[in-house]
Amino acid sequence: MRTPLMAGNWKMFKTPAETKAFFEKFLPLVATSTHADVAICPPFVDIAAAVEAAAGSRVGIGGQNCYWQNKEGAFTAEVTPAMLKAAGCTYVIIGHSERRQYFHETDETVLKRTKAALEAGLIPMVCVGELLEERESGRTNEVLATQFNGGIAGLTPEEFAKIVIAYEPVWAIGTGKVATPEIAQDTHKAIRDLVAAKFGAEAAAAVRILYGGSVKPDNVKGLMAKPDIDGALVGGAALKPEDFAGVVNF
Ligand SMILES: O=C[C@H](O)COP(=O)(O)O
Repeated sequence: MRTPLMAGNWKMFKTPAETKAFFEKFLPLVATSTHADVAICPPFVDIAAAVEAAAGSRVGIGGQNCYWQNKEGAFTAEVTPAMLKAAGCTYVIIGHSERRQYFHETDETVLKRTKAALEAGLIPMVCVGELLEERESGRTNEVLATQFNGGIAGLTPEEFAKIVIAYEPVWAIGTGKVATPEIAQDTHKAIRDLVAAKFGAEAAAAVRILYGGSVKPDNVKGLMAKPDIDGALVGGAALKPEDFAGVVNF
């Protein structure tokens, strides 16, 4: 039985003061529902405020990226997974499509970051997903296989057992165009099949695969009703306490 995970990705939004204000409203709204794990991934500068505000609650904090080694060094603006861990993080998002699209991250660097995050004891949420033109030309499964085989497939079975996969169709991110539960289910199943082929049936049955892309309180139930959807990676709706609580308490 896979415990759902509802993770909020704040992207480049909120200050430390706004982070504190968010948690003051959000925590009471999710205090009684325990059917899902909950995570918030704020910008790096808000992590300390988020960790402090979430202390003693069921909400884990995560980074939105990390560097691919834990050894400190002269890499301006980078943050090691070990630093995130020391700051109180439990999770880290890796390979988000915005990182791939605007900051040239590749499947190869996604793999390196994932390994470093695991080494530091973080739970990586590794993102995959196709562009609109790739879906429209019928290449979704091929693109996902390439991302999977070039990235996640390079983990050892022991490493793989500790990650979460996030499927985010790029055309559904921030557009209001959520994938239908049927489209999301088909694709999640295809990803689970890739996992089974590489790591075996047991690993495929155990791994959590989150859906991301315009998830809101009013569409989360339909998505979560599908057998291969194990939670959500939420952008816009995670910025408002009431909306994210609506997703968490689906
Ligand atoms: O990481 C989250 C996703 O990019 C989804 O963003 P969104 O919920 O604003 O579409």
